[in-house]
Amino acid sequence: MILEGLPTLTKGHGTENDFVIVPDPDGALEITAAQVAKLCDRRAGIGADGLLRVVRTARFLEQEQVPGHEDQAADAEFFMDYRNADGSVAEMCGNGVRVFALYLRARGFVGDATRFGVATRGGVKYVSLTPTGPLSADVTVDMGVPVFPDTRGDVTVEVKGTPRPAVDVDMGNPHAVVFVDSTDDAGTLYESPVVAPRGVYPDGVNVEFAADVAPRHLAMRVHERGVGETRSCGTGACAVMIAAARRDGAAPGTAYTVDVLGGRLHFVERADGRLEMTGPAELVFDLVAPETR
Ligand SMILES: N[C@@H](CCC[C@H](N)C(=O)O)C(=O)O
Repeated sequence: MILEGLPTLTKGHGTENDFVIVPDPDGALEITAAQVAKLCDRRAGIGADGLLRVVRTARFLEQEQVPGHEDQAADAEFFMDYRNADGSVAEMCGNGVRVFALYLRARGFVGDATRFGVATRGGVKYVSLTPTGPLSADVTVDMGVPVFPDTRGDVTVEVKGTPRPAVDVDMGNPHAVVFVDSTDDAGTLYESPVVAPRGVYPDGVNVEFAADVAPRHLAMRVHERGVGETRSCGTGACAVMIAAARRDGAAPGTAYTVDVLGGRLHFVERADGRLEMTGPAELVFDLVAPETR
């Protein structure tokens, strides 16, 4: 049984990017990639785009190295151990951080704090929560400074069979953003989009198809590494926003809105180059293992 040996799990989502949340403050669980894939399976499991394990940062860092981010325990008591639905590990998850923060607050892990740090493989992310209900909140996250790596040369993504130039953005995890006339141009997204040159992202990439809706307002669809098409991707929406802001020559402080299939996210690039993302988070149900007797 997939829940055997696991604590009470919770299902949550942020703009319909959905997660299974596993509380493991003392780092006692070893959750394999196969278990993650089973839990996230929408027919044979609970169903989710990813899994968020809640573990004390100090404990996590005893168990796993996070190069470049070894000193997070002082700024964030809890670490978001994020896994994609196929069991693979990713550096960051923007929607996941909002849901994780809400979970910490709703389950008493951070007392009544509304501003705190969350440790991730992509560094500490600072969050600010505004409750909108007992199990929901709007959450603003300091997503850090987006990076345009400039090391991959000219990247293209195929749109309706034709390679189109893409913008390479690193939000802790990799993104290729391609501008299209309509998000319908992305097609069915049953398969991974064709990205070139072949092998340019040796660890895979998230691909965003972004279309203008109005000035400083875009819509996007995304094919996520390790998942497939999802209804939202927070880091992907950050990548779309910053690619559009650079294209538009927007001054810092300019607000952007990005519509995803599952809702709406809001962005501002601060004067220091850090990106703030605001969006909803909601916890929807708990799961306990059924009695076997
Ligand atoms: N949905 C997430 C991104 C999750 C990780 C991604 N699939 C990857 O492998 O990099 C988000 O909201 O940012």
